[in-house]
Amino acid sequence: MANIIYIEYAFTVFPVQPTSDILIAELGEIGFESFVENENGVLAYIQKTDWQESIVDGIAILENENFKIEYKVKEIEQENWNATWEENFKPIQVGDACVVRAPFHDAPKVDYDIVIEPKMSFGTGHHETTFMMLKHILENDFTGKSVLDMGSGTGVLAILAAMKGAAPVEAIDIDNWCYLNAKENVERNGFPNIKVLEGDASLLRGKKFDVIIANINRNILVADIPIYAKCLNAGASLFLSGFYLEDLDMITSKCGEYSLKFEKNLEKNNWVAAKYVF
Ligand SMILES: C[S@@+](CC[C@H](N)C(=O)[O-])C[C@H]1O[C@@H](n2cnc3c(N)ncnc32)[C@H](O)[C@@H]1O
Repeated sequence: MANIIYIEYAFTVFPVQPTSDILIAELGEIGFESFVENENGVLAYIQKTDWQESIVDGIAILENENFKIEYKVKEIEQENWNATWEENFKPIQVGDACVVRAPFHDAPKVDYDIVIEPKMSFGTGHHETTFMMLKHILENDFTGKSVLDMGSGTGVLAILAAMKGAAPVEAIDIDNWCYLNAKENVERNGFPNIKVLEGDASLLRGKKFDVIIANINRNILVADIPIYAKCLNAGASLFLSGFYLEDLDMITSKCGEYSLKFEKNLEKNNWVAAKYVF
């Protein structure tokens, strides 16, 4: 098989956050397929066949004077790209009980050892919101509960829920690449029964769950909270993340309109993961 050629953009950004997150979101929209965050900013990768020299022209954040961004571009072969991943993708420890790691890391002695193929943009536990959602799942009882992971990315949250005894578990993502990646990851972690679907909240009609987990973003959550509420059994929990602390009151009030009561929230670097009960 011919080696795939990638183009690497090494972005140095200031301030590192939220610049890196915004940049990753914008690059993801124009075809960049993987990202490595470091202390200077972001390494972003796109296949050469999907690339053209002007590809980042017109990206909004590059034109915004509030953010300082510089970058260097170089071409690399897939073999080196994998090496870059191995160097940069460190296992993530969540509390004492859970590690999210790549297949090339040694297996740790923990109750919940989650293996994710490190070629994705979101859902390795490195991002604050994933980390906090994993923490919520660790802190709550999932035994025998039916669970929906909405905006599942790599499927990492659905996998931890299943490891904690949840069943049946469903994972939905709107993005084809995430759908395929989550399907691989649920198999890899020994949970082929997790049902992975490609789509959005329109797939939820008539379904009921004991727990819904949704780490997406403020606007999609606000639009979809009414649909999630229709899908919750009495006494169910809803975990929401993907928004900043300043949006918590607005999200809580939207949930309140649908009889969802705020129970607690976790916070990290201004990101929030909140729990509501029905
Ligand atoms: C912030 S990532 C979270 C991934 C993973 N659940 C985690 O916690 O790391 C959000 C995911 O939601 C997906 N997404 C965006 N809009 C969506 C929608 N309307 N319905 C379902 N998934 C959506 C994106 O493709 C992305 O994979």
